[in-house]
Amino acid sequence: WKNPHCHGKLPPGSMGFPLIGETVQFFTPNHSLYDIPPFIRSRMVRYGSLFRTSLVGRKVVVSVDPEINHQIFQQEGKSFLICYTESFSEIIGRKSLLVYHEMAHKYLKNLILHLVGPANLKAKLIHEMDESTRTRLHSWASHGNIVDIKEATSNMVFEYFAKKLISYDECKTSKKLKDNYNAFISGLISFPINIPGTAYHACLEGRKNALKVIKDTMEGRKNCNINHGDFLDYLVEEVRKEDTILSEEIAVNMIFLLLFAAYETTSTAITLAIKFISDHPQVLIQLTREHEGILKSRENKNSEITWQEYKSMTFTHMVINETLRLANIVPGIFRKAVKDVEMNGFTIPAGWLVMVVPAITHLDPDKYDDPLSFNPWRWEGKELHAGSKTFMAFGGGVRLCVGADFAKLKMAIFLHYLVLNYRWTVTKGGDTIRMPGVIFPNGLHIKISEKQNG
Ligand code: HEM
Repeated sequence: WKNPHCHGKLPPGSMGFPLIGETVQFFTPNHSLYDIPPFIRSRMVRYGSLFRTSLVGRKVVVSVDPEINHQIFQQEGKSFLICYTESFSEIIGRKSLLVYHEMAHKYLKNLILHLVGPANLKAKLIHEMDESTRTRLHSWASHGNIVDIKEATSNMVFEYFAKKLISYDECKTSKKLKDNYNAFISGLISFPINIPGTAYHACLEGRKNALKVIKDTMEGRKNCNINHGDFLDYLVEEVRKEDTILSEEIAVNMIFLLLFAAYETTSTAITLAIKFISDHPQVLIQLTREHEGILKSRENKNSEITWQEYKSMTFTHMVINETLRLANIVPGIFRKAVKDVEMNGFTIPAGWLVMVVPAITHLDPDKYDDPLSFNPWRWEGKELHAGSKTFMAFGGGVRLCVGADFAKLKMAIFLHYLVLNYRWTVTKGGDTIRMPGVIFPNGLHIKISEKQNG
């Protein structure tokens, strides 16, 4: 156990206890949002930028070297694959986008871009997001004024996106899709022990129930000629074509994956942006100035945000990038080595997992001056719209997040109306725990009211 078989030289490190490995240490909650997880930091100091460990029953090499991370992303489909473990395939689905590579992956990703790519964002979603964001903010400010923004934004993104995907309306059904997703997410990184009572079992049950809702909706659509205008309609049409690899099963799994990938990430990002802005009044002043400037240039003050206006929100984009840099919402990006791979004089054996840790790069003082401070101005004049060796919030290479533009547009629209029309103060919560994903144990409660002359 301690010295696993390898044809070359394994990276240094400890495999921990048999089976359990170092899982307990890895999941030990960390109360500092900003710092590098102690599990990683202590091993970096001891072993260097590439070390071995064992997590949830899997042999893992952790990489905290930006050059190696870049190579790992670039070798997707050649030396490394995103589909990493049997239990993960079971969780995420054997027909998920994540298990497809090369041409099939490209084709499926293009289908998703039909919904969340720049063309549809510009033509359609920007208008819908504008309206739904205004309505939400207005209702929060008029219903007793105190809102747990983590829960509220989570519901906001979930409900909006579930509607876009399958015209699902949580209020009109007893199926409780969101509860099933929450169970699914909670057990996503857990020991693969499938017996009632375990997080893994709850995760699989959540997935099964959520898939059933999506499948039933698809069944109902197949013989129906009504146009719902959602993504499912588009996929049903695509499945009917003769020259497609898209089956009903792949389509159902795609919808399942999209909702999962979109709502916790985006709502956590919005919540953290509000937390950071609340803690940094100078940022709020400059943000407000930017959005007041946009409003001043509008002929009709009540008209919605245009694509040009969105593109002109430079400081807002800086705030978004800075939030995502510090938030490290996806704490680890996993790949599986499909063959023995040589890296920095070490061998990563075939079958092992590699974990890329974006936080190391995002909090590296050589890459970001005074890295633990929230400073949107550091992005001045820098590239704001792509993944790079030093900015991996949305991953990198061919697996770069397909929803990045959607998430950023949603955040920008939200910040626009929030700073222009509302005042808020944090009344409770805001503390965070990394498990290693970010959790708000007490939410983030704000007292929100409409500006009098807003
Ligand atoms: C702030 C919000 C978000 C963050 C931080 C985020 C982060 C990421 C990261 C780091 C990856 C790469 C994972 C890997 O390489 O293993 C990824 C992939 C992905 N994301 Fe996002 N994401 C966000 C929002 C969204 C949204 C809104 C959607 C859907 C509309 C989405 C859909 C996806 C999908 C489908 C993939 C897999 C892409 C592929 O395999 O080619 N994400 N995301």
